[in-house]
Amino acid sequence: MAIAAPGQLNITESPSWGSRSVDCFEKLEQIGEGTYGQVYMAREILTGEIVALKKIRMDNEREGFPITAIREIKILKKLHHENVIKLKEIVTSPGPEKDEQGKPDGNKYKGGIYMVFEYMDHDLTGLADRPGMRFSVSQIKCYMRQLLTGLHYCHVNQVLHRDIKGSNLLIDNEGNLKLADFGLARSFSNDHNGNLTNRVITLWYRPPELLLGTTRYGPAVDMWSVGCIFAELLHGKPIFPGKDEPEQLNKIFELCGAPDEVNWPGVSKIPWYNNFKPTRPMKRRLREVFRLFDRHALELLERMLTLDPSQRISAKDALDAEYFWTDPLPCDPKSLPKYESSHEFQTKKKRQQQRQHEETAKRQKLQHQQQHTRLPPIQQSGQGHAQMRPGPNPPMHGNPPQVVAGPSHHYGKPRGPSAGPSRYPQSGNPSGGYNHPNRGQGGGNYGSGPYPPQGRGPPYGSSGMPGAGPRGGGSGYGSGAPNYSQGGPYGGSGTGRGSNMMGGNRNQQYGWQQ
Ligand SMILES: Nc1ncnc2c1ncn2[C@@H]1O[C@H](COP(=O)(O)OP(=O)(O)OP(=O)(O)O)[C@@H](O)[C@H]1O
Repeated sequence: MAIAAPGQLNITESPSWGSRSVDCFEKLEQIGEGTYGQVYMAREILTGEIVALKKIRMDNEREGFPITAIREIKILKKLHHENVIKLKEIVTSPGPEKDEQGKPDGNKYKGGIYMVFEYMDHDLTGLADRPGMRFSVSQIKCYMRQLLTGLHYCHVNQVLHRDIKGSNLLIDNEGNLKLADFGLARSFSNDHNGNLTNRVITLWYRPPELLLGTTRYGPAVDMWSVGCIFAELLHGKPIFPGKDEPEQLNKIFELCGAPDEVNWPGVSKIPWYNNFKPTRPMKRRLREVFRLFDRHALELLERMLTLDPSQRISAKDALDAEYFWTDPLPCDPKSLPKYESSHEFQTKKKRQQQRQHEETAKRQKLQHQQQHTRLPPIQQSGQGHAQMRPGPNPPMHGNPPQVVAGPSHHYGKPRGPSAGPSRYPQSGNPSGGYNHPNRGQGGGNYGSGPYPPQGRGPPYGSSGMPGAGPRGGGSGYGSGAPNYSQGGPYGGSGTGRGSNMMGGNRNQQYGWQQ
């Protein structure tokens, strides 16, 4: 890869990969903080085009350019589809890097490498987390169909994504959904799918075969994650929020039943099956728990959340499911409302700021009360007042405690605890039910189980939580009405099976050839 020399912007050059400097772009704001680097919204100086710059994190890389970035670049260079994020070019920063305060950062002598992507206004997690956000049925169908179309394209091109989750599904204000973050993706071959790592896919979206230790797997792993996303869209919150791998498996078994040789031939040969097979009978309860879902949605979900990967529905067959061909039909993406930009990073940051403001306000109120109760009667003459002043935040009698305003952001309404329950409830107690070496020792310490020490940071961190942040575990099926309303603002568009708003019949809809 050619690296731009110091001072060489190559601003007018038609971008050959890696030849241009990052200085061709003006960074506008940070929109993502991934395990492998920061993501910025930026403007190309020459054209004014808005893009996303993903900085490849090099600071922890003793062994040169990170393998995840190499994979992502290699795979994205060969994938071209309207439901897969477009990697436009690679740019470099040749000179010393500065951090946001203008100080040189620790990585300054290595130079920075950035991937330039088309910009997307939202990720699905950020969008779903907007206060008061509720997706209509035809909106869910529209997103699901795009997700499956993009994934079908990847699978036909022998690419497994291996990290399908809401924050990796990007959505623009035209209603287009694109698969992003191919850092864990890899090519597979239909005849040889052995010896892949089972330590992929963010825990809540990880299928049972990987949790049980298989190293021979294929596209069905992505389809499990799609099932989890689908149920989450309908239900309004994650359905398997496990806090570690054993709890994750247990949550899956509680809803989908325990695997055995009848429902999953060959399961007893999977490496860790004996360590995790349930000690009590566990029936499949999916239909009962989600009985309020529409019949076709439930049928499709059943086939996505099938324990045996060889019986799990493929992306292609899912696109043919009745669900997408019955009223209300998937809406035209362009008919969807436009929302202000919402990325998971920003919504999390905003919640954090809100919490900090509330704590500051509480502290100030407390301080104010203490000062009031300590005031000697003489204070009323003014003398006491002077004693109260030395601090930087004099109490404001008669006014509510001052809450420091946060940095500017896109959102109108602040969201705090009062704005309704979080989609991610606080951690509950893991319930048992599986046969684990540490079972009964208390404290949920599964460290000596078959899982090797975690090595790759947050998605696989010992917390087991997808991404950083305050997401807790705890199950919650059936609590509250499912986020599923028939009709809705975009639901009345049906023209009947066979000719939906996206145009074409069942076999014409994918827009690309194998
Ligand atoms: N092209 C884009 N347009 C807009 N936002 C983007 C784009 N690419 C990434 N983002 C934002 O940045 C976040 C992190 O990006 P990405 O998942 O590619 O990084 P990562 O380092 O691999 O993260 P993770 O640790 O979550 O896997 C996304 O969730 C999304 O909100």
